[in-house]
Amino acid sequence: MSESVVLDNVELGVGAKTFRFNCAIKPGSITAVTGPSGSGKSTLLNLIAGFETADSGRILIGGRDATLRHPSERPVSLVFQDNNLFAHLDLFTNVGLGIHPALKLSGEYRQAVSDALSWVGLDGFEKRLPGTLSGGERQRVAFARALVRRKPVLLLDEPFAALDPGLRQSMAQLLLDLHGQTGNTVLIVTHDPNEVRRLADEAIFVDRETILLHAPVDEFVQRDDLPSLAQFLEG
Ligand SMILES: Nc1ncnc2c1ncn2[C@@H]1O[C@H](COP(=O)(O)OP(=O)(O)OP(=O)(O)O)[C@@H](O)[C@H]1O
Repeated sequence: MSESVVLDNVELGVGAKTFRFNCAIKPGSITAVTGPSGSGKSTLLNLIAGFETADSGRILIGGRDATLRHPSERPVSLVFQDNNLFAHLDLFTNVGLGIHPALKLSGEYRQAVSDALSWVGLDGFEKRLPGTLSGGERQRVAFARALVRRKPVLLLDEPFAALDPGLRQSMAQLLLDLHGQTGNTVLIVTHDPNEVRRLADEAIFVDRETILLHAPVDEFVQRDDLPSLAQFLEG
């Protein structure tokens, strides 16, 4: 279940800024998206997910033109920085919404929801409300909701930023295990050079509204000709 993602001369103007993106993400790869704050990393993911619409250029997912498709029609799941759970709904329902917005959940889907909660270490949390969880636990629920969707492309926008280092590592391992099973195409925004090294096959460096470098991780971490990248790699 993996698909390529291609941004072909994509341009998007917001306020005084114009984002320009060209890239081809390999099907089944994990690509880290890094770069300074405000450079355009979330915007890149939002364009792929369809929460921003390009002014020009094309977005191809699995070879099909998705440029004008509604987010719900794209084979993509996005986990945001702030996890966007519905405060008045219990965790079972929050995760189930990833599968079926109308909540007509079959036995098989119910099992999938419980399995996803268990995957992220929240067994038996089905009836809890988001307000009763820690920030890190809420982020794990958001991750579970993305898992049950089983979409070929998984977009993660700093999914582990709020977690302590130990939990961060175990969630990163969880992502690798999941990827080993599904082989889906993953883009993950991270500010952590170690996470890039540990998780990714390839890495993208976004700087000032465009992609400055897209390279295999081995090459990426050795480049010393781009001052803003060198600064990032030094941590
Ligand atoms: N809809 C919008 N209207 C106005 N400005 C926007 C909009 N979307 C993004 N921007 C601006 O574009 C820039 C890039 O935003 P983006 O969220 O993509 O950055 P980022 O690289 O993800 O940053 P961070 O690491 O801080 O999350 C920021 O300066 C942001 O304020």
